[in-house]
Amino acid sequence: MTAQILDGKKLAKQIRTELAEQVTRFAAETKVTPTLAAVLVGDDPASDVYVRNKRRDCAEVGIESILHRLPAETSQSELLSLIAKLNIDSQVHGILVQLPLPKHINTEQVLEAIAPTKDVDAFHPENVGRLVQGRPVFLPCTPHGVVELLKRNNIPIAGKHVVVVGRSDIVGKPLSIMLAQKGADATVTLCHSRTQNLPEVTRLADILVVAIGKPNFITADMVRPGAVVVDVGINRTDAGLVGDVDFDAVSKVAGHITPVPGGVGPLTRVMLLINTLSAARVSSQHN
Ligand SMILES: Nc1nc2c(c(=O)[nH]1)N[C@@H](CN(C=O)c1ccc(C(=O)N[C@@H](CCC(=O)O)C(=O)O)cc1)CN2
Repeated sequence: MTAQILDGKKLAKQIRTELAEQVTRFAAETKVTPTLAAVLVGDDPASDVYVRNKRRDCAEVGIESILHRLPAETSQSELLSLIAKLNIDSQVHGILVQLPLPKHINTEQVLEAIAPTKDVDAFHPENVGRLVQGRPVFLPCTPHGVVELLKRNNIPIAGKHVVVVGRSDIVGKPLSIMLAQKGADATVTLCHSRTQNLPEVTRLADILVVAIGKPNFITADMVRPGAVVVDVGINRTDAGLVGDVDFDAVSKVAGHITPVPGGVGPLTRVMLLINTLSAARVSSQHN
């Protein structure tokens, strides 16, 4: 068996085309250009690439983006005061603080300082709480990207057993919640570093989602033949960019598989655009 590739790059392009039309219509109706403020602290090369790509995506669909690049030595209070300014700036609809932040910065405090109505990453505790209660304003970008990738490829989720490997605040935890909600209706198992007999559990998955940041961790023997395998990992190795799944081996067993690069990553970026447009819509309804 050779798995069918779930092409995130192509799908992201298609969604950006749809979004560009929606942004044009919104701007014509409201005379407002949706605007994203991107905050980049320090000089992490990967973060630099991600923010550049996010800004390029914004430009492609007609969203304005403003970059606030701060030196690595920026203090907690300097960063908090920039966020406070962005919170009350009526020209800014979405605020993105690129992670990871330098070690001396308290990330939780920074994310909590972002106004929930401008929190286009959906990391603020209020937005996490809303997600858990099934009444989200914004959906977190990577989990939303995973769900959209499955839906738009006509992969059924309801009633399926989804095994999520990795319990991060950004991916594993929110994704498990989204998939178990009414409407998605999956049965979800959330695995982590202390899970016993992991291969036995992953082999039960109809859909296996992996987000642990360990290159080629998921091997062919951990996958049920015909399963859908979604690789959220992005690991920079001597052999280049690889996911958490041993792609060559697992694609011989799985029914569907996402590549790295070109799988979930491009959809993460597209979901940020969707949230920024949605933040601008909410703001224009209140003004
Ligand atoms: N504020 C945030 N910080 C971080 C997030 C996030 O969602 N919000 N997630 C990750 C990084 N990330 C988004 O910022 C991200 C990572 C990778 C990609 C992507 O498009 N990957 C490409 C490969 C790109 C490359 O060459 O490195 C792919 O998979 O095809 C998009 C977004 C941590 N920080």
